[in-house]
Amino acid sequence: MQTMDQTKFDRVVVLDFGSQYNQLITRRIREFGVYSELKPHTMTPTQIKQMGVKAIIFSGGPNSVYAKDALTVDPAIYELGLPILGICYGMQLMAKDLPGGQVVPAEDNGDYGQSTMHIDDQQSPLFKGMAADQQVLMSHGDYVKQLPDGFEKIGSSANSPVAAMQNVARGFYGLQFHPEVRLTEHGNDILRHFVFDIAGATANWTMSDFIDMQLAEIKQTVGDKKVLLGLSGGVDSSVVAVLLHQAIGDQLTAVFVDHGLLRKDEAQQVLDSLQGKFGVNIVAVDASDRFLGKLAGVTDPETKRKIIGKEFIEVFSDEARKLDGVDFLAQGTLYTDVIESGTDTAQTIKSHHNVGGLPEDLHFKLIEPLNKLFKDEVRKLGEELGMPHELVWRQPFPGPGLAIRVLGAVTPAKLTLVRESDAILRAEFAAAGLDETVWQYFTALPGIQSVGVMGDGRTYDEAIVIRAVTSVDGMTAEFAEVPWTVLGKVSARIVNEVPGVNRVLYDITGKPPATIEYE
Ligand SMILES: Nc1ncnc2c1ncn2[C@@H]1O[C@H](COP(=O)(O)OP(=O)(O)OP(=O)(O)O)[C@@H](O)[C@H]1O
Ligand SMILES: O=c1[nH]c(=O)c2[nH+]cn([C@@H]3O[C@H](COP(=O)(O)O)[C@@H](O)[C@H]3O)c2[nH]1
Ligand SMILES: NC(=O)CC[C@H](N)C(=O)O
Ligand SMILES: [Mg+2]
Repeated sequence: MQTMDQTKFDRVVVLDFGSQYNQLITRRIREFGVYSELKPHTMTPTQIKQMGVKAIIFSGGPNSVYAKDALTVDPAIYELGLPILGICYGMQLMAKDLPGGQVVPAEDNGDYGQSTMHIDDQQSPLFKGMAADQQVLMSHGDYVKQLPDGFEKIGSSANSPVAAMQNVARGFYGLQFHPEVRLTEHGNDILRHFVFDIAGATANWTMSDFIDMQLAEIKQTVGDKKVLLGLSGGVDSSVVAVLLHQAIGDQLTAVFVDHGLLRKDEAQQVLDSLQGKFGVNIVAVDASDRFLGKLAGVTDPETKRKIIGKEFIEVFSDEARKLDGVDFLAQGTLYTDVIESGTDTAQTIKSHHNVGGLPEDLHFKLIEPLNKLFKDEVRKLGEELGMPHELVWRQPFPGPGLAIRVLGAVTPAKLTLVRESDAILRAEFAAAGLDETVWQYFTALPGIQSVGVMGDGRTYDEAIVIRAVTSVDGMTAEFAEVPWTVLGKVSARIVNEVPGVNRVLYDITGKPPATIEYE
């Protein structure tokens, strides 16, 4: 049976074969105004039919289609009469599944990186209106050697004889490259052609539909139980607070934890700005001693993150006991937190405290309405919910706080150096208007001591590093080109006003290869 939401707007389902980029596919399609969701490759044809989708996309994936445990689809999916776009592994899977097709490993090294695709058929519905050559991102070791029956080759590149293929009559298309990444020059146009021209979808989905879906789902999941929300004052958890309050009213209690790792005056500012707003009941907990005690002497970054994740849960559990009947813990987890913490197929980059840092025996059921979204989508959602501009555009601040900006062991004295220098940086960036354009900026203590000369005397003190980046969603970032005059002023103030610091550095690495934070 279809619910109202399922028929109210068009949708495209992306079946997940484990690519790092698979959520990007859904996100690009949502940007077109068409709802898109990532689903397991094990979805049955009946389930797909019930979802009322306009088209199916098979994502890329790390396996070879001929590997023993290769991920597959129910072949009846090909008989649904729906258009299918296979991307990379997805195209190879189609070639293997459909009669006549053949996939083989590349004789040499495969094809990784940007390359030029030549369009063989400029009349193809996927490529219409495009120049004959374009840059695409390839990332594969296997290739399609034989086209399946009824298919024709529509694109090729030096290392990929079949860079694209189609069977127009059946609405089946395959791309060996990744249209969802920016490194593919016209990737967005190709996806648009598939979604609108080939699948005939209409752009009839907006963030307000997402809100309706989430409200309905939250009500159904929670019933008459209570929910405790970890509220940090950041945009993600504040958006969740507003959503939950709309869905379940007083069954929600928000807990703000001061773990002793917050920025200067942050605890007070968060409470001033959120207490009494949005109708949400907020409990503030001072847990500084607990967190700092557990972190004492710990130097390994991942161990620090796990300790913090576990301690958060202990604090939430203590608060839940006082309330009685709390079954659910809500968090403002984003897709970035999930993928970086590692999944069944993606490697762990760092354990975000709210995902990879959670203890194994979690006694709560989780509610994470934003865990498929990226930061910029959450900001759109916040605006749609009518939340204040300053809150929606507040720069991100990681849950583990200053603990991951003091490299190695955390001590109150080191926290003071970061806290004071960060307050100076933020004041000067705001004065220069940079807080509106730089995505995230902060100081960190790398733990480098060096020689200086101050007032004719020798010093042997700490260095402070300034990190300032531009980004859209935190998945990738570039160092910000901040005017030297601003950096000079920040440096002079830090060295003069923060005792124990005699040197200030500016970080000029992007992500990748670095990450935004230091641990
Ligand atoms: N000090 C805190 N007290 C309670 N919960 C917290 C705290 N810090 C983080 N959390 C929880 O962890 C989640 C993830 O933190 P994260 O910093 O990614 O999100 P945020 O603080 O809501 O938004 P932002 O990324 O803009 O800072 C939060 O959404 C919140 O649920
Ligand atoms: O809530 C969070 N819990 C964490 O454990 C965490 N680690 C990093 N971040 C934030 O995520 C974004 C990407 O950070 P990285 O490039 O350092 O991975 C940046 O905006 C970081 O500030 C975190 N947020
Ligand atoms: N990125 C992909 O989907 C790669 C598909 C397959 N693992 C190959 O190497 O060819
Ligand atoms: Mg935060």
